[in-house]
Amino acid sequence: MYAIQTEKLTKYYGKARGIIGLDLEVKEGDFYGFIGPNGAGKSTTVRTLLGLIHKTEGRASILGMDIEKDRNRILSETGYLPSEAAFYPGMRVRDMLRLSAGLRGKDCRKNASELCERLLLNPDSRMDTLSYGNRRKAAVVCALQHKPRLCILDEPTGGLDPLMQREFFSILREYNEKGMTVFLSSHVLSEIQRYCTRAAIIREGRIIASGSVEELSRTNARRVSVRGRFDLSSLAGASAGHGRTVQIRDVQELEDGVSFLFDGEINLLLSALAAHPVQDVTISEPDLEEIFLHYYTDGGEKP
Ligand SMILES: Nc1ncnc2c1ncn2[C@@H]1O[C@H](COP(=O)(O)OP(=O)(O)OP(=O)(O)O)[C@@H](O)[C@H]1O
Repeated sequence: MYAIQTEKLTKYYGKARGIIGLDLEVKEGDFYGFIGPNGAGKSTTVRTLLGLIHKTEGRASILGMDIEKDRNRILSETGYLPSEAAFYPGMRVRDMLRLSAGLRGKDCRKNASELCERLLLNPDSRMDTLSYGNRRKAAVVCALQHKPRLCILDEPTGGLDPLMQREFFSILREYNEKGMTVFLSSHVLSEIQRYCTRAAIIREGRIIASGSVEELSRTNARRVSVRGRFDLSSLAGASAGHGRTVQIRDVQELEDGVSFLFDGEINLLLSALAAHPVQDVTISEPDLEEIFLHYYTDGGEKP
C-alpha cells in the first residue's frame, strides 16, 4: 500500500501558484525525502495532504484514505511536525504533550517521557520559557509520541544543534525500521542524501524528478580542475568542430586555474587540454550537492 499517493494534486492560492499537477507515490516503509528551494511548494504539499488547506484540483490519499473525506482518521494515524509550530504559552511541556496525545485519543506518557529523555527536553518546563530549539524538540515529541504509521516532517532540524540532529535522525531511523513511513521535507541536501532512500525534487510547484536517491545522484558529468592557463572557449570550439555537444557549467575561477563541471566526450576535453600549457588536471565525480543544485537552478534535466 502507498503511504502517500497523489494524482495531479493542485493548489492555487487565489491566482497564485502553490503546487501544480503533483504525482507522488510514497510506499509504506519508505524514508522519503521531499526537496526543493524556498517557495517551491513543499509546505503547500504537506498542508494540503493533511487537510489543513483545501486542494484546488486532483486527488490524494494517505494510507489508502482520502485526504478530504477521511481527514480525522488520517490525523490519528499520522504524526506531523510543522515548519513553525505554535503552542499555548503558559502550559508545561508535559501537559501540552498530554493534550496532543488526547486529541488522538491515546495515552502516550511512556513513549513521550522516553523521547523527552533522549532529546534532553525537560517535561516540567513551561513552553514560553523554552528556547527555539527546545520548542522544536517539543514539536518532535508531539509528532512521534503516538507511534504513527506515517510521520510528515516539514523542515524538521532547524534550531536543533548537531548532536540533537543526530539523535533526532537516529530516533526516526529506529521508528522507520519498526515500520513507520517517513516523509521528510527539507532543503538541507545532506540530510536527504544521508537518511532518505527515495526522494522527489519540487521546483516552482512541479515535481521535476523522483526516484531512488542513488538514481537521482547518478550523472555523467565530471568536475574538472585545471592548474595553469586554459581557455574554456577552446573546448566549445573543439566540440562544435566535431559536431558534438559539450556542456560546461558552474565555472569557478581559481587562483592558478579554473574548475568546471564538464558533461561530454572525455576525448574532446583531453585534446583541448593537450593544446594548452596546463600544469595539473584533476577529474573527479561531482559531489552530490552539486548534482542536486543543478536540479534547483537549471531547466531540470539531469546533468
Ligand atoms: N497563504 C498563501 N497565500 C498566497 N500564496 C502562498 C501562501 N502560502 C504559500 N504561498 C505561495 O505558494 C508557493 C509555495 O510556497 P510554500 O510555502 O509551499 O513553499 P516551500 O517549498 O515550503 O518554501 P520554503 O522552503 O521557503 O518553506 C510560494 O510561491 C508561496 O508564495
